[in-house]
Amino acid sequence: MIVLNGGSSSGKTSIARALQESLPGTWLTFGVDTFIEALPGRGDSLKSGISYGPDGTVVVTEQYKRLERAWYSALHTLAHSGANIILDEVLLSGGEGQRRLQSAFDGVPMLWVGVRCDPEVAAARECSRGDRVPGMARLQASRVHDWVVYDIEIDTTARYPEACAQLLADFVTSKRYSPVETE
Ligand SMILES: Nc1ncnc2c1ncn2[C@@H]1O[C@H](COP(=O)(O)OP(=O)(O)OP(=O)(O)O)[C@@H](O)[C@H]1O
Repeated sequence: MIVLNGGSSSGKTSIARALQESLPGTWLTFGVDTFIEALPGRGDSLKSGISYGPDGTVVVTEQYKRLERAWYSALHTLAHSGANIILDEVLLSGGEGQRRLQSAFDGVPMLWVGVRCDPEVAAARECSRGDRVPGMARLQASRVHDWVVYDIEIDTTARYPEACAQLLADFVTSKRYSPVETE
């Protein structure tokens, strides 16, 4: 399993999609967006358990956390059944979130990737995409990395997703790290 962690609009999903093309073998990609998409109102309903403050802060309910644990448990089964997974995450609580994921995916080899982007550049991307709460990109840019330990970090500020993915694919297929059997 490859975990991409970075703030909103840092470029994780774009890298995940490019990485699927660059890596040997077939990889599935899921992430917090996949989970939110499955919630009532695609996350835009009081019943979804996720809400956003005017400054881009994200608040989740206990019910959201319970469902998220169930979601990770399903992904754990998928990974254990032999699927190669790229997980696209925003660890709002930094290192604590990393420990939570490590325990949810106990026994699954994990490669941790920090996806960084200059906060101003991420904010500009956020503004032009228009489907995100303004402020999240700047707010999350550095704090999601607090106390997270990575195998490799990538800066997308001035690098296209395909180039980032190639760097990662080279790292994964090099002798330095092999999270799963590749074809
Ligand atoms: N390396 C890059 N260079 C320029 N633009 C990029 C780059 N990566 C992503 N973008 C653009 O930034 C926007 C957000 O990208 P993407 O969805 O990959 O980010 P994300 O980190 O997955 O965001 P979120 O966590 O909010 O889902 C998109 O419009 C995308 O085209």
